[in-house]
Amino acid sequence: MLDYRAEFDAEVTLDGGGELRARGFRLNIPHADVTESEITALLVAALAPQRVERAAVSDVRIIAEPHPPAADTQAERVRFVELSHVITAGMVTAPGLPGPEITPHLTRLASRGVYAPGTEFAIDRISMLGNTGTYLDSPYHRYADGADLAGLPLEQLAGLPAVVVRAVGGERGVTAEMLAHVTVAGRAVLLHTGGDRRWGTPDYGVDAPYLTAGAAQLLVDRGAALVGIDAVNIDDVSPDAAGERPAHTLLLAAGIPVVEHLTNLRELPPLGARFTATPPRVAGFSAFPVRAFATVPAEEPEA
Ligand SMILES: N[C@@H](CC(=O)c1ccccc1NC=O)C(=O)O
Repeated sequence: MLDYRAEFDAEVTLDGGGELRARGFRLNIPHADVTESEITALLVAALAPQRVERAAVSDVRIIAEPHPPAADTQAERVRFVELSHVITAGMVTAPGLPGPEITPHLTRLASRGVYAPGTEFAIDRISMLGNTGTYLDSPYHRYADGADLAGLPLEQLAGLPAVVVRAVGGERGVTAEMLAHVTVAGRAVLLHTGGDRRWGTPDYGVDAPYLTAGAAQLLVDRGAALVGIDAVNIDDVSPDAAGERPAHTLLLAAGIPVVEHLTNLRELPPLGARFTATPPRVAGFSAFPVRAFATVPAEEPEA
């Protein structure tokens, strides 16, 4: 099998003003006999969402290459990074709140009486707060008329381009100043505070890192898609905060889901990862554990 690419020069006038001139631009093409107008159409599509007023290509050269084996395709060249804590019976997510109870509904032993000889199952029951382990808060967590877990579209939860903000070892609060030069529009903004180092210890909830009200407002104003933190709460939960929750209040009012208790954010590059945290679609429910993870482009294999 051969793959075909076109290499060409191009002159493009954009709808909103401005011009692009390209030399040696390359595009994948469906077959070896594409016409210049087909290449022009492919170029216009590749430039979306920019709208093109006029485009012309010249000096077209067709390149044929052997089709790469399946394991080598773009889609497969990613590395997965685990960003969630393990949930175990009785564990403490937030000190002072009850941990999950995990019990059998049907044991393997008891199931032998239900199924054919040699066929057995375990059916398990869990009783827990929605805010257990690494979880996602829907707008409904804060607002009775906000989207609940069943109402969040996958576009807000899966495959989001991520930007990782390093805030390890400084002040507890992540401030608007620290985000001033970060491009957040349409991105999962992941706050790497190092708060997860104390996960599972009595100190996890004490003087923990958080997002300030000003920073939350900046993320709303600039259109962040989702906000995550590797700490006990996106808000300051110390006595100083007197029960106020400005980050939840602002982000969830804007329909921006919040993920708390992330871990392992140090493994992510500042840009280039894609973030996923999908809860089950429980109607009338506000928060639920997620398998939060990122995919990162894998390093090219050595030549
Ligand atoms: N978002 C609410 C509730 C909350 O954080 C929460 C509720 C139940 C169990 C654990 C919680 N927080 C941290 O794990 C708050 O900020 O207090």
